[in-house]
Parts: sequence; structure tokens; C-alpha cells
Amino acid sequence: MAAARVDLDGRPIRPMTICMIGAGGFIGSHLCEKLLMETPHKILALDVYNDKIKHLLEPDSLHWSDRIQFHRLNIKHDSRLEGLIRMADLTINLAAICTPADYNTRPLDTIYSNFIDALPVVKYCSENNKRLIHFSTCEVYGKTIGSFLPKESPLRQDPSYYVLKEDDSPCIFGPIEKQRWSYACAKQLIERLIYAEGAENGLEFTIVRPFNWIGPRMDFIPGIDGPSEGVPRVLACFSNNLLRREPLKLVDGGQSQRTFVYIKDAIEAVMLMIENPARANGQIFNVGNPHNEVTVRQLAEMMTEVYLKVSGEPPIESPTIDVSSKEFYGEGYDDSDKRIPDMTIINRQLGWNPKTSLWDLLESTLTYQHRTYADAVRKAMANPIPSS
Ligand SMILES: NC(=O)c1ccc[n+]([C@@H]2O[C@H](COP(=O)([O-])OP(=O)(O)OC[C@H]3O[C@@H](n4cnc5c(N)ncnc54)[C@H](O)[C@@H]3O)[C@@H](O)[C@H]2O)c1
Ligand SMILES: O=c1ccn([C@@H]2O[C@H](COP(=O)(O)OP(=O)(O)O[C@H]3OC[C@@H](O)[C@H](O)[C@H]3O)[C@@H](O)[C@H]2O)c(=O)[nH]1
Repeated sequence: MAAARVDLDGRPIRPMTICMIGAGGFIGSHLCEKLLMETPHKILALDVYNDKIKHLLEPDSLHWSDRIQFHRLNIKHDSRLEGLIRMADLTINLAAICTPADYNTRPLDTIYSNFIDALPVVKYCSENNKRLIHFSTCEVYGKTIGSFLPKESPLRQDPSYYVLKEDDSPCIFGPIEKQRWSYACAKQLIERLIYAEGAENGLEFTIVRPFNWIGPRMDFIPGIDGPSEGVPRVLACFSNNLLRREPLKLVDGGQSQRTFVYIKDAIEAVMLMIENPARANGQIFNVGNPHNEVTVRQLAEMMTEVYLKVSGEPPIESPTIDVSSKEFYGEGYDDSDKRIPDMTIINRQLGWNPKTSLWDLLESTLTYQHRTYADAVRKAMANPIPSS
């Protein structure tokens, strides 16, 4: 079955070894699952944690157990990193601090994680002639040009003022004191460094810019499988509110717009990059779903409706509440206004298109959240003081 695999140009795909850094995270766990279940490739999985891939590592009797090896390490300081990159044909770097609540409150950790810690990975790939797929972000675009136009300007409706194109759109960040942009800026600089390694030293690279990939296993539910005071990304924040039957918090009125793509669709795009190096090398790819655009307020309303359906619970009196960004994230927060990915390049190079509607992806994701967490949340709420 695996031997019959061919790439987009009809050439057989040879089994490869992949060094996946950050394999224990949300995207890494889905990518490992897909690679093990549907390909013959081997994975060297590197991360500080492995809770989200435990089901792939244990028991030893799983039929792919000889194709995945977990190495618990922190890439900040571990001499095994270069050896592992050398053992692999391809390195995929997912490791990062990537939750907005950290960007303005832990800007140094954010910059180190997204720039400094990624440097050795790029250097080892370049020096050892290894291919690199690096995970950047849609946040490198920052704000849209349209956001600077007067509110009533008809140009705001013109896609050339808001659709984000890899080879055309500028990167527009706020002032330095808005530390929110520490993440986007660090990601932009590592992109430029990788691009320069390609241009000057021949590094074979692909840069991925995810546009709000969401699905099961994203982040954590505060107080259940993560810190009680922790602030995850919006899917987990709203899931937590729904599970606890409390109002969903809309930051600054929930007017920002996002496009959400289902993790399983997005993983298909990464698989195409992995298995079609001739089409993916030297490229920067937007990966998102331009058809799934909502304001954060609309997302809250849709998640509430879907959750009531999958949980069978009755509605609460006030389903949402407004909070200021200062109250929610603290000083130095700022926001991207709108994020619609242009899909021309990924379509042309890999023929990829997202499939899943926002309603459908929320239905499967919230079914997972309800099954995984509802009992634990109920118990935690009934017994809020830990019993030593
Ligand atoms: N999920 C999205 O929609 C999205 C959007 C834009 C960009 N991205 C990028 O994609 C990548 C993966 O994102 P994710 O959503 O899976 O996040 P995640 O936080 O779930 O995964 C990141 C993983 O990297 C690991 N890691 C971090 N620092 C490490 C270190 N020093 N050594 C070893 N492991 C380390 C973490 O333990 C974690 O398991 C990140 O680079 C992120 O910036 C994701
Ligand atoms: O409880 C909440 C949480 C979040 N929000 C809002 O929801 C929107 C989306 O928030 P997310 O936490 O998903 O983060 P963002 O979309 O701003 O950034 C993300 O984008 C791409 C990646 O690089 C990162 O995963 C992250 O930076 C923001 O406008 C935020 O202010 C709420 O209104 N309420």
C-alpha cells in the first residue's frame, strides 16, 4: 500500500526520516498521527512534553512503534539537536511560544523562543544540507493596509486593501511599546534569515504561515490540563467558558476578524509540502481558509450554538460579556484587524484547497471538547479546593 505512493508529478515517494521539533504540540500531534497512519516515513519527535502524542507512543505493540522515537529535549540547550537533524532527511520546526497572552507579558521569552532558539536549527540544516520546513505565522502580516483608511472609505471593501499575499503584502506592526508585536517581529526576522540562507548558501527551505488552524488538542483547558490562570488561544478560551457555563469574553467588543481552518485540512497541505520538495522548496505558503471568515463575536455566537447542540445543555442568560484588552491581556496588547489568506501560491504549487466549513469544524471540535473535558470540569467546579 505504502509503496504505491506517488508525488504530484507521478514520481514514487521514497520513505524518509523526519526530525520534528515541537512534535508534542497541537499541530505536531496531528502531523505525527497522519504520518504514522498514512505513510511509511519515520519520525524523530522532539519536544519538552509528549502528552498529546502519548497515544502514538504507547503501547510498544502499536504497529508503527518502530517508526516514531520520542526525544524529550529543550532545543535551547541540548547538544543532541545537531545529531538528530543530521540523522534526518527533513527537519520540521514547530517549536515556539505562540499564545498572544505571552507576547506582551513575556516578550523576552517570546523573542528568544521564536528567533534565537530557532537559529541553531536553521544553521544545522544549512551546514548539513538538510531540508527545512519552518513554521512561521500569518501574524507576520500584522495589520491590513485597509485598517488605516477612514472607517467610511469605500476602499475598505476592495480586496487589494486587505487580502494577504505572500509576495506582495507589507508587514505592518504597531509601535515597539505595543509588545504584542514581539512575536510577529521575531517570526519575520527568522523568515528573512531562512530566506537569506536559501539565497546565499543554498538552504532548501519551505516557510509555512498558518492562518488560525483549530481543532482537537489545541492548547489546554485552564485548571484541567493547564494552569488555572493560563490564557490559551481563543478556541480553548471559549471552550473553557462553554464547559463552565459562563459568558464568553469578547476582547474590545470582539470586532476583529479571523479566518479559521480545520487542522485536518491544514495537515493535508503540510503533507503535500513534505512529499513534493521540488514544488515546495524556496516557497512561502499561506495556509488558511478564506471562506471561513467571522468576527470574534460571530465566532462566540456560533460556538455557543454548536456547543448547546452537541452537549444538549440549555442556554445561559448572558452568553457573552465585553472585556477590555487591557483587562484581559494587560498592557501592550494590540490586535490584527482582519486576516484573509490569498491562496494563489499554494494552489499553483500544490493544488491544495481547504474543505471544511466553520460550522462543521466547530461541530467535530466541540464534540471532542465536550467528551474530553465535561466530566473533569464538572468535578473541578463541584470541588474547587484541591484536596491536598
Ligand atoms: N495553531 C495555529 O493556528 C498557528 C498559527 C500560526 C502559527 N503557528 C505556528 O505553528 C507552530 C506550532 O504551533 P502549535 O499551534 O502546534 O503550538 P503548540 O504550542 O501546541 O506547539 C508548540 C510545541 O513546541 C514545543 N516547544 C516550544 N519550545 C520548545 C523548546 N525550546 N524545545 C522543545 N520543544 C519546544 C512546545 O512544548 C509545544 O509542544 C508554532 O511555531 C506557531 O508559531 C500556529
Ligand atoms: O477569550 C478570548 C480570547 C481571544 N479573543 C480574541 O480572539 C481573537 C483571536 O485570538 P487568538 O488567541 O486565537 O489569537 P490570534 O488570532 O490573535 O493570534 C494567533 O494567530 C496565529 C498564531 O501565530 C498564534 O497562534 C496566535 O498569535 C483576538 O482578537 C483576541 O483578542 C477574545 O475575544 N476572547
